[in-house]
Amino acid sequence: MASTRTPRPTHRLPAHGSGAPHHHGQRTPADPVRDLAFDIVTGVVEHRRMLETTLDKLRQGAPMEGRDRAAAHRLAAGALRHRGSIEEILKAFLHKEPPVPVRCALMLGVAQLLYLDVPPHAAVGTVVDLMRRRGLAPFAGLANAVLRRVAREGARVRNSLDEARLDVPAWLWSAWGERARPITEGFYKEAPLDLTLRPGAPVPEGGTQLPTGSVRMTPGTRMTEIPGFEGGQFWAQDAAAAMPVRLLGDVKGLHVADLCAAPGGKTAQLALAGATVTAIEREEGRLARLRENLERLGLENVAVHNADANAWRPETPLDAVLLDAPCSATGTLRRHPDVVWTKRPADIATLTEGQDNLIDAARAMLKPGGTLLYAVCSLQDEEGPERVKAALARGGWSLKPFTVEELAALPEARTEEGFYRTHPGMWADKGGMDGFFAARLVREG
Ligand SMILES: C[S@@+](CC[C@H](N)C(=O)[O-])C[C@H]1O[C@@H](n2cnc3c(N)ncnc32)[C@H](O)[C@@H]1O
Repeated sequence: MASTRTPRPTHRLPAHGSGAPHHHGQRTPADPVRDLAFDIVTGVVEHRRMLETTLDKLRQGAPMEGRDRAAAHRLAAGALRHRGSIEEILKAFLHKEPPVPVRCALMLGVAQLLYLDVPPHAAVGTVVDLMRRRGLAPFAGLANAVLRRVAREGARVRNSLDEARLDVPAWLWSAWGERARPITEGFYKEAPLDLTLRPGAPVPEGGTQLPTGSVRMTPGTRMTEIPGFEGGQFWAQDAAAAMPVRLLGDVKGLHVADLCAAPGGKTAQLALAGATVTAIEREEGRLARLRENLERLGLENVAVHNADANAWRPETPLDAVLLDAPCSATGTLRRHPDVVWTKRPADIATLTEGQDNLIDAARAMLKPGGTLLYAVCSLQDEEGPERVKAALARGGWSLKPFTVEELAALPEARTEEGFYRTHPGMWADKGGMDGFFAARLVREG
C-alpha cells in the first residue's frame, strides 16, 4: 500500500548529542533533544501521558532552548505518528518483546532511520548513547545490532506494511469509517501555522490567503516572530477552527457568551465582529492565557468570568451562545500526535455526558429564538452529530442547518444534515486542516 512519506523536516535534528564535554562520571555525551524526545515517547507509551504534559513539566524545570525543544518535539512526533508501523518493523528484528523503555528508545531509532532522514551512524549512535544515559546500558548492544539491521533492511519491511492501518488504534480506525485513510494521511503531515487576521490587517509576508479567509504560514513558523504579532494584528487559529464563529452569521450588537473560551481564538473573532461578549473559562491557568491574548489584541471590552459554564447564568437571556465544548480533540491529531494513543473509548463516554450537560446549560442562558453554535475539535461522531441529535431528542431545540451559501468557501465541509464537518484529510493539496464539527441549534419556547 502506497503511503505518504513524512515531509522534509523543517527543524533538522542534530546528528549528534550537544557535544558538551563529558562530565565527571558521565559516560556519554549530553543530548537534551533525544532525552526530551525519549521522555515524551515513554510518557505516551508507558503512562498515556500527553505530550504537552511532559513539555509543561520541563517548563517548570531546567530551561531549554526553543530550537532544541522544537527538534525534540519533531523527533517524538515522528515516532508517535508512525508508532504502529515502527512497532511492526521492530517485531521483524526482535526475538522477544523488550521492556517498554527499551522499546521506546528503539522507536526513536527507527523513526530517525526510516522517517526523519537522519544518517544511519547518527541514528544508531545517538540511541545507543541515550540508552546508556538512561539506565538501559544492558540493552545497548541489542539496540546497536537491531538498529543496524533496521538501517539495512527496515525499508523493505516498511514497504510491505499497510502503514495507515497500523498507525492509528483499531477503535479509532473503525470509528472513522471511510474517512480513516484520508485522516491518517493528514496525520502524517506537520500542520502549518494558520492565522486569523484582525479586520483590515495586512497578510504577513510569506502567508497565503485561504478560500475561507485564514492565512497560512509554512509549518514550523513561529507566530511570535512574525511582524505584527506584538501589535495584535493576528492570532493562531487553524483554518477549520475559524469557521464556526463565522457560521453564527452577523453578530454585530448581539449579546453572546463564549462558554469554553480559553485561549480565546473564538472570543476574539466574536468581539471583533462587533458582539458584546462574555467569555467563561473554568481553569484559572487557561484564563490567564485568555486574558493575555485579549490584551495583546486590544480587546479589553470582553467580560471575562472564571466560572463553570454549567453553573454560570447571564443577568438577561442571551441572543447567542458559542459552546466550543471540551472533547477528545482527535481533530487536532496533526499538532498533537499523542492524542490517538492517550485517549481511550471510555474517555469518549465521559466527554459526551459533559457535552450534553453544557448544551442543556446553554439552553438555560438563551432567550427563545436564540442561537446555540455547538462545536468540537473531535472527529468522533459521538461528540458531534450524535450530541446534536440527542439534544433535539431531549426537546426545546430546532436545528438550523448551515446553508450552501454559508459554506460556499468550504463546500466539502457541509454534510447532508447541514452540519459542518472537517477532517485532516481535507485540503490535502493546501496543507490540510484540523478536524472540526459544528451545528447550529435554535432555542424553542
Ligand atoms: C476546546 S477548548 C476551547 C477553545 C477556545 N474556544 C478557542 O477557540 O480558543 C475548551 C475550554 O473549555 C474549558 N472548559 C471546560 N469545561 C468547562 C466548563 N464547564 N466551564 C467553563 N469552561 C470549561 C477548558 O478549560 C478549555 O479551556
